[in-house]
Amino acid sequence: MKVAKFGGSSLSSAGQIKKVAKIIQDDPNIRHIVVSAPGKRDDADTKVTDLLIALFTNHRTGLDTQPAIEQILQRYAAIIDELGVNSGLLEKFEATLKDHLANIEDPERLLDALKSCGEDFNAQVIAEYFNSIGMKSRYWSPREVGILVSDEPSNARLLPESYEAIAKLKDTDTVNVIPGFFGYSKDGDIVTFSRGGSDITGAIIARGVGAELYENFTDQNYIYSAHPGIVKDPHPIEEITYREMRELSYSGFSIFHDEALEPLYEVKIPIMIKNTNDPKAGGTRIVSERGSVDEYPVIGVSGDDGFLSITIKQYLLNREVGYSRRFLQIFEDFGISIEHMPTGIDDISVLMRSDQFEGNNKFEEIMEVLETQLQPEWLHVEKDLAMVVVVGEGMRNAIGTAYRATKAFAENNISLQMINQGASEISMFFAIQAKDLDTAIHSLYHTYFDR
Ligand SMILES: Nc1ncnc2c1ncn2[C@@H]1O[C@H](COP(=O)(O)OP(=O)(O)O)[C@@H](O)[C@H]1O
Ligand SMILES: N[C@@H](CC(=O)OP(=O)(O)O)C(=O)O
Repeated sequence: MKVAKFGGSSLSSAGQIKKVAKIIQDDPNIRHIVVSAPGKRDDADTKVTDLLIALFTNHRTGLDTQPAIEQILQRYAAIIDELGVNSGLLEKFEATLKDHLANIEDPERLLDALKSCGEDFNAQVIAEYFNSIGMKSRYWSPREVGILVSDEPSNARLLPESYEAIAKLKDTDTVNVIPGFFGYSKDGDIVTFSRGGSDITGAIIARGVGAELYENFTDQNYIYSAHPGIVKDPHPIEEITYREMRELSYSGFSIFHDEALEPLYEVKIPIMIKNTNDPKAGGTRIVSERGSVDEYPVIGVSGDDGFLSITIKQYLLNREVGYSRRFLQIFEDFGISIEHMPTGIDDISVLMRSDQFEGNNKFEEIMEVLETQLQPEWLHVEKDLAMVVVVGEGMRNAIGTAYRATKAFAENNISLQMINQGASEISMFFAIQAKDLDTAIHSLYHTYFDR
């Protein structure tokens, strides 16, 4: 038995939903499907999740919310109309949006409740359509399924007791349609995962029902060794390990959410990435061990911008017991999470995502506390950084991987701010200036994949 997740690109219109129905009709092993909100129909289009966020913003800033509500309802009206399903759903959807706007006062809770509507409405439409074409189907709200999550708005984590509740889906004879992206807190509030989080719901359902395979349908035939929007015709990956995928999806391979690996790697449920528009083509399998390590010691190169680094220098820092701990404690106190921490004998740098400082004064406050509490000899900030990562299980045994990367950077005049190799030796990170990101990915890709 399989669980399949269909992303926003697979469900952006009635035509796409018909393709999804065909995939399920052709494969009776798919018993449970997790769906996203309608995504972009073309490059100029807007995802329904973004329309819902715009509705929230209009509401918060006191603007008229009616145009945004209508825009959202029109997306569903077009789908409902073409699929020929019960148009009474639209009135229900309008009432739900208005009810949230009128009754939820806490802004973070309101934002999550509105965002959840994108997948929740789509799941209801899809289940109704499946029934209308004779495919016995049922919509399940995450509340009925028992998806309990931590109370962290826009960043929920699953509470493990949910798995026991989810197992009840196994006893059904319907194709179960479950909206992705959100669950309920113990207090009964809607809480969403981070963006792209329907992949996480799919993984949770796959584990809860003990699926033999989690199929993740998107708009690409494969996961490629570099982002296809940056490198032309990149190498298609047939097999990649959970660990490799986690490193790459965390650092720019947005095709699969990095947190969606966690529910599956422990129980070794494999993941298959497939294309809704060409379901018989290719596919990338995410597994615990891969066979192609000798042929491809490096499996992918990726990168992401939006980082900054803070470095302190203190002569004889290595002799000052507790200095590093006090340095890190300051970031913890401000709720800032740190991604990398390269150290020298007399200096420590920390790299973090800059978006954590948006809309607050934390950066200035941290700098002040660092100066007053630690009194370093030197305190230095680098902004507009990007992190590039080279990933592969075979790097552990391959000689010269770092040399090849630094040579590629030197040949392309890219200045390196930092190098960090994790203890697992399956990834190597490089901090560079954000303006050099695409050139860096190109040059690394060609270094490792041109044959
Ligand atoms: N290494 C990669 N291989 C394939 N696609 C990638 C990769 N990195 C990023 N992507 C992007 O991920 C997109 C699919 O993810 P997403 O838009 O979230 O799909 P969905 O709507 O199915 O959830 C692709 O269209 C592609 O632009
Ligand atoms: N709709 C949500 C969740 C999601 O997973 O969407 P998609 O499958 O289109 O990446 C978002 O846009 O973040």
